[in-house]
Amino acid sequence: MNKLSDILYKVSIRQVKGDTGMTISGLEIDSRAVMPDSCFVAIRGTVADGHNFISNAIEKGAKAIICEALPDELNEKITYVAVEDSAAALGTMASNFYGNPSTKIQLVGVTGTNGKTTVATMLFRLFQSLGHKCGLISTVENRIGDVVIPSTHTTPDAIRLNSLLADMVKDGCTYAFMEVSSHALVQHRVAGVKFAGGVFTNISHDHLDYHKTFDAYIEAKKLLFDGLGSDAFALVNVDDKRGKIMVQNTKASINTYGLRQLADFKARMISNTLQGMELQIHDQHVWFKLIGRFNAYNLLAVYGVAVLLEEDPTEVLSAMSELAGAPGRFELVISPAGITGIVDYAHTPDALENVLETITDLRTGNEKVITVVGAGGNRDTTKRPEMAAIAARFSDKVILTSDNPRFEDPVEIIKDMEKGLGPSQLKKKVSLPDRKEAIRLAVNFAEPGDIILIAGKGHETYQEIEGVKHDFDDRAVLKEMFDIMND
Ligand SMILES: CC(=O)N[C@H]1[C@@H](OP(=O)(O)OP(=O)(O)OC[C@H]2O[C@@H](n3ccc(=O)[nH]c3=O)[C@H](O)[C@@H]2O)O[C@H](CO)[C@@H](O)[C@@H]1O[C@H](C)C(=O)N[C@@H](C)C(=O)N[C@H](CCC(=O)O)C(=O)O
Ligand SMILES: Nc1ncnc2c1ncn2[C@@H]1O[C@H](COP(=O)(O)OP(=O)(O)OP(=O)(O)O)[C@@H](O)[C@H]1O
Ligand SMILES: N[C@H](CCC[C@H](N)C(=O)O)C(=O)O
Ligand SMILES: [Mg+2]
Repeated sequence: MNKLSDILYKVSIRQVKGDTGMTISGLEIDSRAVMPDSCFVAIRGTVADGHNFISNAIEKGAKAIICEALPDELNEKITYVAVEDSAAALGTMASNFYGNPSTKIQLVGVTGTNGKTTVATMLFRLFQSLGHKCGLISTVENRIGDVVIPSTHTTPDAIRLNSLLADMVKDGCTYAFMEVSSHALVQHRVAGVKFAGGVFTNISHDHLDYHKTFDAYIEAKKLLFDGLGSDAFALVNVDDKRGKIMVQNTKASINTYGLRQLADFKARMISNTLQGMELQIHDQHVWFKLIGRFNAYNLLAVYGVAVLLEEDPTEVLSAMSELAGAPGRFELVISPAGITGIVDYAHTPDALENVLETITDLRTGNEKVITVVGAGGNRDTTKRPEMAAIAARFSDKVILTSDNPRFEDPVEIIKDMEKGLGPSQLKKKVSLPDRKEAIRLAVNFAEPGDIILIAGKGHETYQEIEGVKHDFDDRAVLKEMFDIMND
């Protein structure tokens, strides 16, 4: 139980009707999940308007309502508080409700189009291995020390986020690493959260269905840095041309990393193989288990954060050389016959290009590259032809298939992808909407030594078709096909 007036601390209030001295049992943004004596926060969403569900919330037992405009008819037993922006107010309220947990833990947020999960997961594993109890909030999973809590979003809503952070604090975590998506920044999911540091990995074409323009998408990512305090650090990839823009208005101390430009944390790639890579970081040569140039950036970001959090650089590099990548990110599945399978979460043109460039760099002879790729339904459609074109440019054979079709027709999604292919590229393309059959075909095409890339779903263990999540795991399907081939 918490006093409403305490929870409203630092919220900019326009109007109050009723008593704010009452205690409330919890906060809720979904009228369908309202518990007795709770406070319902009405948010204008992308599909619905929470203000239309205020009476439902009251029927389910809400005692207080936070909204942007008071309803025409007021219930005398209920306290109504009108605020400027309910979503922003929710962030502050959720932080207050859970005892401002982000002020009691060193929290680092990672934003960028690609690399968030990889960097956050590696930071979590690194700091655990250095002896700190840590929390992780990511696309793949949330963690409090060794306890795994399933994840539904890359960045959870403000209530879930603060509740998770409070559990981390209660369980003795001293550090937490989280992904901060552009959706979360725009929707104020991290409003009121105190970050010890923020990391920018890179920005490229994605989510334009939501943000509409690339400039708006850049502005969304920048919000993380605009919100950092003067005691925080910002760490940005200077090789990305938007790195500097991210920190234009930040109060935080600015730090940079990169492979090309002058940077505070700079590395040189010495070798890059299917077994791992060697980097020279300042004057130290270190071997890492991760593969590919883009992972050199991820490793540098992790190293930079650790040093900025005052860990010993030598100890950090030695622990980092033991670290594996995040699940479903360039995950290898090798067949008994010697075919290299790579399962990767590349679901944007930039990520796909990076992964395929890496594979091209790793080719040693005449081995073929066979790529199986689709694009998600009810998501940015402009990336579809681009992804097909990239797949065709770098591969000897391309199998266009379904990702998560959601509520779209898989055949239509594949048609959108095919639009990116020229006549010569069409010759190496096969379209097969059934993802399992597509993987089977790739394995049938492959000969020992060849490389099969299965892109787009990485760690996902389901395929979402018309609102139903069916069991599906690219890694398991690929293993199954390799085994069948070997029988
Ligand atoms: C497009 C989007 O981001 N939507 C998120 C948003 O929901 P919304 O604005 O669409 O909500 P809405 O359906 O319009 O409803 C508005 C309000 O009315 C309430 N409502 C609605 C119906 C009802 O009967 N009663 C009721 O109270 C809803 O609970 C909500 O508070 O706010 C919700 C609560 O925080 C999120 O769960 C929801 O995520 C949806 C499920 C989603 O798919 N989001 C994806 C796109 C997303 O957020 N992805 C990023 C990662 C992107 C990346 O790859 O980088 C992420 O952080 O996961
Ligand atoms: N630093 C990077 N630069 C470019 N591509 C990367 C980078 N790191 C990873 N990738 C590619 O992008 C894919 C997604 O990586 P990761 O899951 O770490 O990113 P993310 O930002 O968490 O993505 P999401 O927004 O979907 O959660 C990887 O599978 C890999 O192909
Ligand atoms: N966070 C991303 C993940 C996309 C993963 C891909 N497999 C797809 O389903 O499109 C999104 O929701 O857009
Ligand atoms: Mg992620």
